[in-house]
Amino acid sequence: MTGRFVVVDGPSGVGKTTVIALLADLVEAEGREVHRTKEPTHTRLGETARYGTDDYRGLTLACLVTADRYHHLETDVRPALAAGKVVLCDRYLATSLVLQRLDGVDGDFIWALNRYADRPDLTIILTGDPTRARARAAARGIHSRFHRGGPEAGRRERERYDQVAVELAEAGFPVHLHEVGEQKPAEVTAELLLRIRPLLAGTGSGQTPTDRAARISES
Ligand SMILES: Nc1ncnc2c1ncn2[C@@H]1O[C@H](COP(=O)(O)OP(=O)(O)OP(=O)(O)O)[C@@H](O)[C@H]1O
Ligand SMILES: Cc1cn([C@H]2C[C@H](O)[C@@H](COP(=O)(O)O)O2)c(=O)[nH]c1=O
Repeated sequence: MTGRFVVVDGPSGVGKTTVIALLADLVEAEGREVHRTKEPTHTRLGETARYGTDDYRGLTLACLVTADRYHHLETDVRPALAAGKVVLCDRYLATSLVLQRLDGVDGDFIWALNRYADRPDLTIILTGDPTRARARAAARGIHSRFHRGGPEAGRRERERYDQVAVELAEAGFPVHLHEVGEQKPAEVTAELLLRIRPLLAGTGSGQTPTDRAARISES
């Protein structure tokens, strides 16, 4: 059985890491082996990107996070998919399309850099109240220039993710946009499982970049 590549993306503090941990348990309970991972990775290259946003900006940071992405795909994601695992990845291309643009990099360049990056079977974009998300990210600790700024920065970030959901769907990526609202993590996860289940059963298509219709769903 081939693996499935599922990405959870969205603004800082919206709950990506929390939801991935819960989803991993639910997917394993469905009988599939799960591989949890995140970008930037925990390699030297990834940590340079994660903790280096005050030193590296614009084109340089765009190249750093994409180099980390290719290394991640080659050494971690593709082997896990080849072993039949369900890969749950915290942040991926949507983050680049939002944050690198906020950093002044144009979209065409970001797409060109990511030309050889794999298309996930499903990109889930979590959105939620920006004030709450920013407050949670601040409470957990700020390690990136992109986490700074109050509700206004959070609103801009959220708007960009909403736009990127459409952009990815137009590029043929299967995208699911989920508004967290007042939901508890377990409620979010239960709804997301309904979107992932068809992929697990093999009734959803695996990753084939050319044969997918563009689509976006919401809950
Ligand atoms: N739906 C929710 N309701 C209330 N609190 C939540 C919810 N989801 C996550 N949290 C809490 O918010 C904080 C941030 O969550 P989490 O680390 O999962 O966010 P994240 O999107 O992965 O953030 P980042 O991208 O900045 O790493 C955590 O303390 C988590 O317990
Ligand atoms: C994947 C990706 C990441 N970044 C930057 C933005 C932040 O500094 C970190 C992510 O922080 P987290 O809260 O620890 O998840 O990485 C980026 O600029 N572009 C990307 O594509």
